Amino acid sequence: MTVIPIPADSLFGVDNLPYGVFSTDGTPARVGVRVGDHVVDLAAALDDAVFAEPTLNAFMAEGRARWDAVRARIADLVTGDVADDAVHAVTDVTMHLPIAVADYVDFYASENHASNLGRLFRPDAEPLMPNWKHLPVGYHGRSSTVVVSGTDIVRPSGQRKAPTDAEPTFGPSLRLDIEAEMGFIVGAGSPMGGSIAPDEFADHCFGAVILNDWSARDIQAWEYVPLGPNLGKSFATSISAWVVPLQALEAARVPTPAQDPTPLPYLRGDQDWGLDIDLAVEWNGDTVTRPPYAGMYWSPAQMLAHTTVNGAAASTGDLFGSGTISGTEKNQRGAFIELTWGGAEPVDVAGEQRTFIVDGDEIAISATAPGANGGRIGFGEVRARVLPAHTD
Ligand SMILES: O=C(O)/C=C/C(=O)CC(=O)CC(=O)O
Ligand SMILES: [Ca+2]
Ligand SMILES: [Mg+2]
Repeated sequence: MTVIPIPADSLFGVDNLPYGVFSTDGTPARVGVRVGDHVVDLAAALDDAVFAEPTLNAFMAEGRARWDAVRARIADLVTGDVADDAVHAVTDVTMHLPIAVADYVDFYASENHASNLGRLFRPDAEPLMPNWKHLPVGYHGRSSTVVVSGTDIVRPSGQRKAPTDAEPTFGPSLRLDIEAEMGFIVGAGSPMGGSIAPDEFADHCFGAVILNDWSARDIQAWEYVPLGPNLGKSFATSISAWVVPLQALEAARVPTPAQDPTPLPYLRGDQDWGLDIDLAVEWNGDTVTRPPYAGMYWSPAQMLAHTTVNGAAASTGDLFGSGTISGTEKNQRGAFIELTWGGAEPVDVAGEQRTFIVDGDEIAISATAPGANGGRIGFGEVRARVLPAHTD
């Protein structure tokens, strides 16, 4: 038997207990929970087949009462003796995509980001579109190209046409960018014809991850009118390996900014809280920006309510992105197109001047939040290296 050491300043104390899917050499992928610098094999420790699954979906589908019961049981378990063969050093495991992603929707919930992108993409129009303060604007993304942290990203090729070009050309994106976001995962769904009111959010949302919505700005700028982003973002979306349960984020709840005009009733509820999550973006090891989630205009509960108000089903494994997180300050902008103002203001990255991403660059987004025990809890990171475009 083993007592798992939990350093006092660990971001993975008993107030966190994030779930992930891991394997060790030659063994099947299964569900684990992170405690300090260790991973506890839940299939072995709890002797429950739902954790022998290669994704969290079966467990997530069981619903809030089971999530609460299992979390309480894990907290008991890991503060006592755990069977040796159920405990692995985090450095000895391979992490896998934690969920089978059902639908993926990405929102646009940061007023700072939406205003900045409006200025950059539509310099002759008002920065915010007239609908922006009335509904959480979003677009449907591509669930089959959601990948876990550590997966290399191949630079996409596509059509692009600068305003000064006479005709579009085809080739590798010249303006490859990131978007630092949080992703929220639906555990218990709702049927077609139903809807999820803001106050029902916690019965449906299982937890949160860090999300990088890779964006090819040149492909996007040419294709997106009037239907929104398609190939400029569908080539890859990265998420972190650890899913922080919604219960662990209770200490991080903060009011959302005042919403003016008052949203329609279906977007109002007592659970319209935001979350005090601090992100940090490393570019080749240099921290270049620190986006604060706390200032996001639209709450996660409002985004899920909006997604389902028309009777669209919600499914176990649905992923919805918050949208790029940008604060009011330049060093809080969550995308490089904003940080470098469309490439006009390069930033120093490990001694080199950068605007957009160069092949071989490595991007890592990390995040922490206040935990229930007075310290902080961590989401880990979403990290990836960018490889050159395919040439064939
Ligand atoms: O304003 C635009 O035309 C484009 C905005 C984005 O590319 C951002 C997007 O994907 C939504 C977000 O992350 O906030
Ligand atoms: Ca996005
Ligand atoms: Mg802690």
